[in-house]
Amino acid sequence: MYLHGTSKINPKGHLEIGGCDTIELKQTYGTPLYIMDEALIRQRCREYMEAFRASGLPFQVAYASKAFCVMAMCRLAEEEGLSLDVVSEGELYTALEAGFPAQRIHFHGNNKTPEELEMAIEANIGCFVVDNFVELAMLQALAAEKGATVNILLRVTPGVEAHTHEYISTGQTDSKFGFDIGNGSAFEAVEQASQSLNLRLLGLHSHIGSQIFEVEGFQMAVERVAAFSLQVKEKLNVIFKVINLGGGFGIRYTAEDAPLQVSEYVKAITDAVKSSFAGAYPQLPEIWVEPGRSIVGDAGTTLYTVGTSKNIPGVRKYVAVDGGMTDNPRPALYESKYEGMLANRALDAAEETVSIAGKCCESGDMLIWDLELPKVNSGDLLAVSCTGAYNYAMASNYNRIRRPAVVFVQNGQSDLVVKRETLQDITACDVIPERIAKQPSYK
Ligand SMILES: Cc1ncc(COP(=O)(O)O)c(C=O)c1O
Ligand SMILES: N[C@@H](CCCC[NH3+])C(=O)O
Repeated sequence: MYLHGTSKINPKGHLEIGGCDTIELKQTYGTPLYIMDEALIRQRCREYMEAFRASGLPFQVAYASKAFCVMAMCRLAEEEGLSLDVVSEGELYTALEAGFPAQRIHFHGNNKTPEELEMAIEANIGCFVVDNFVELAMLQALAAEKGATVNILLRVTPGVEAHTHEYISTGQTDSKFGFDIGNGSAFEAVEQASQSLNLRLLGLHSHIGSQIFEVEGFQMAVERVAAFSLQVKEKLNVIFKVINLGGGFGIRYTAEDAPLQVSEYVKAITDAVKSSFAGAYPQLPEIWVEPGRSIVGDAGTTLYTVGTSKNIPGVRKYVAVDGGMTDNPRPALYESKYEGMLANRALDAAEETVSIAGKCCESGDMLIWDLELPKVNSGDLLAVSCTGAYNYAMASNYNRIRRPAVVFVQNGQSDLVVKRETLQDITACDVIPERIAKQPSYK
């Protein structure tokens, strides 16, 4: 397993993260446990901030909280000077409860409810990323009703659909997100928005996908957004102050992944903005980005305890851990690959190839196929790296399995940031209707 950030093998042969021995973390918090390397999260935040400062352009780096949204993470993003992207009342509530400055919050989503829009207007957030005509009209009406004027960006689909290893320059009309540039709806949206009295149109937003390794897709998106911006300037005399280029910067999960440095992504984008807008715009627009995965992904490690195993001679050996698709649905959803190691016997030589299964009643509940490990025993500790993004965030209670705790580790100190769910939490929202509760078998 590749050792990210502060992860290392200590002299006892144990995996150590943030100066904390994972054996001790298991004793204190139990497993499964999400361990977040705080220094690495901060380092990633700083890499973004420094790369943008170096570009000389005005900017905002908004952490895409969907990747991992808990109050401690909101605080950390705030401390590092980032803004915050939220996509639901739940994420907005988390941010506000954590004391995140509302003016640095951007609200995304393709189906924000009237209640969500009202909550965000009342909180006086910094910007709404408007996705469609229904929302545009609704936001104008709600803002007018409250006597507010709100900042907006229009989400556009620039006709660049980026995949991990390829991009296709067409087909974006068929996307649930945003106003299409190609079919004229983006232009119409700019016209409408710029005439809406309670909306202050700051600019455009474009997000081309996630876990992207090549810069060409981002550059192409900048070029198309710039060409559209120039068209808008000529025809409507509207000049955008802000161009938001979304997130999507890829990270290393396994040796198959070859991400660029944060500084390389940022340079490619800012250079593209400089060359695409130069001359045509009175001053270069402010550039916003929304990285999620690349801020928290490689800072996360999940620690499991090995339970049962099943050997099928000549076929494979399954080794089951005390978590699985409930704490990491990505292998089941996307066939994502992960690396793992025995955290309690990190120096032992590999002896067998095993496949790591979860504990759910699903054949697809597999975390890692064909992992080389020392001879595995019940009670061993398995660490899976790079689980910081879209793991806790997408965790579920399937099979009524409790969601794990999350700890931040740094400088030899561990701090709980999310408590492990209790059995009482599992039934907390259940209600037994009176007529059923009356039946004699009920306690
Ligand atoms: C609009 C928007 N912004 C930002 C992100 C964050 O993307 P990532 O975690 O790949 O950086 C996403 C998710 O893909 C998104 O949909
Ligand atoms: N949840 C996805 C990424 C979606 C990003 C949000 N638009 C993942 O785990 O990779």
